Amino acid sequence: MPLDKTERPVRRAQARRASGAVALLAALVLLGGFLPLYWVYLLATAAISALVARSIGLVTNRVGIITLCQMSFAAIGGWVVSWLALAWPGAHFPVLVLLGGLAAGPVGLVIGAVTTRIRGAELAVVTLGFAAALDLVLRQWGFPGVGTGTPVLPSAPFSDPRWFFALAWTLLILLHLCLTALSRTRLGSGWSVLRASERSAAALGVRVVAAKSAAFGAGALVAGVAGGLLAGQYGLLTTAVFTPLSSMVHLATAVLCGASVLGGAVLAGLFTVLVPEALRRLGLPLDLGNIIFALGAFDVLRRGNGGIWEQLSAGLQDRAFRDVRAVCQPTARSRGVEGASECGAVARPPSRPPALQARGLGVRLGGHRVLDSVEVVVASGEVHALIGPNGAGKSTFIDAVTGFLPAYEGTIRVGGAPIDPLSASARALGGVRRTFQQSRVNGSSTVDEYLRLAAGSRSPSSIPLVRELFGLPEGRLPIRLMDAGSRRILEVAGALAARPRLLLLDEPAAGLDDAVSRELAAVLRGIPAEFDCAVLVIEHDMEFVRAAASRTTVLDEGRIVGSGPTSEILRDPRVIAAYLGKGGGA
Ligand SMILES: Nc1ncnc2c1ncn2[C@@H]1O[C@H](COP(=O)(O)OP(=O)(O)OP(=O)(O)O)[C@@H](O)[C@H]1O
Repeated sequence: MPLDKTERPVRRAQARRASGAVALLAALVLLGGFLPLYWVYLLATAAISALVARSIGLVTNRVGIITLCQMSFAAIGGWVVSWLALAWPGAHFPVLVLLGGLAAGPVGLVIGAVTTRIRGAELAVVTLGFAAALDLVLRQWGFPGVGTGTPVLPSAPFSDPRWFFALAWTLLILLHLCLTALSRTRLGSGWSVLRASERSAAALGVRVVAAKSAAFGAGALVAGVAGGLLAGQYGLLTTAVFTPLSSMVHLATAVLCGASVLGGAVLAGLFTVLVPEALRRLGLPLDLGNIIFALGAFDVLRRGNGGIWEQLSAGLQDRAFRDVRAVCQPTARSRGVEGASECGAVARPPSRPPALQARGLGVRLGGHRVLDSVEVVVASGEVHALIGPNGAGKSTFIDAVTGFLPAYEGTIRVGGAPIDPLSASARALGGVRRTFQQSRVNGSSTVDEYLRLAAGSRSPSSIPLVRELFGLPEGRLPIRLMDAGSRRILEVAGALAARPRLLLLDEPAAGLDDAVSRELAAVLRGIPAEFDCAVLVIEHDMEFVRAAASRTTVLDEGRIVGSGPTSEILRDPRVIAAYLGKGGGA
């Protein structure tokens, strides 16, 4: 199948990265052939620690979940390899190690699935609880072979330390490539958005439970492989290697080094091994290393801009884009959409059901009635504005329609079909897309990565269309280099790239200068004709509303006070009293 223009540079970058990883591996294997055996042993341990760091880099650095049980997954891998080595003498060691990883993966999946409603510090405590419980169980059971003094003996040639070294680094690089490939799938590309905001992820159609569970599962598999390698390296395992405390030390090192990327994971592996080695040679207490890692990780978390390697690559990226345009310049003329219709309505067959129909919508939040028997109808092919003073309930209305409220009264139909039982991500996948008042796009993604995730696999062809319409900057630009207004426009472009049936925009023009705001209004007015999609837009700027919307509904204190053609509504004395009279920003 021919690749579209946005895919080609991505494939080229992937190929470059994969060949870089293979070249690194070849260099390491050569190095292992020449180094003294003591250093070969240390560097094999560094590769195993790098695997643990990479697994934490996925769950914590990438998805934003603090995990304190990664060494417990390693313990599961180590236990399974020790048991299999006894039960299946002569089995190929790499096969045993992979089986150790495959045993740990499902445990991670289950932990991810049962903890999806728990967040932040509470989730970290749950993972610590799991680590403590497994530690107790392992102390009781012990590792297979320890009782009888039968060590795990890796099969030839991996019984040779140099071959073992090569195996450890090969597995690190192969698993890194697998994680990179996984992060490009629909499931994995949601990981970085989850870190920025679960609400944004759900609004893009990311299935939050599945994405979080998959991250835990993949991380556990990688840590399980590390545990299996430790079984081969030590021969007999003890619980002291896998304590909750050692999970915390690995977490600190992974966060400090920026282990969401291979370079950061390798750095973390090297730190874990070389810092204690240096302290030992200097005659200093080994615990000093852990204190340094913990303080460094604390500083990284406090500043929130990534670990050492992540900052390094972000700095290089920012320098490369120093002179590149980083703002969005929507222009309706680019596709002639400004002439779609003076009033924004597109002629439709009369039989077509409304794009949105909210009947008797009531919402109570914190004991306060925020929406009361609200009725809103948005015809198909229409741009409809929802206006009202601050606190009128406009954003709450969008939250209800897009499935972001735990409960509401009344019914909501989209294209004539009720959507009330559907979750936020199911509504997004069904064609109901939204943007937020405060943009929560992940700044480390590039413009193209965000558009591909937002568009989904069903409509990648719409990406060039929205790119042109909204005047988006160069696709490889990291989003953190864009200002708040441009990020909001990018969110609108992403939502539209999914070719929704209904698009709900929460103050898309906030903070834009007048000229950009006017162009954006003209672009919105043309969306129904261009994309066969109805739009509901919240806005406080009445010039924008006049230019973009054919019909307008006014909310005040959770009740509808008027609805009709925009020009009439903005002249209605009741509306002027309820909204414009209160200094609503006309
Ligand atoms: N989680 C919540 N708990 C309690 N009250 C809430 C909650 N969320 C919103 N509210 C209240 O609901 C009311 C409506 O809020 P909403 O954000 O929908 O208004 P809005 O019309 O969008 O305002 P603005 O134009 O300022 O964005 C406000 O009084 C707000 O304080």
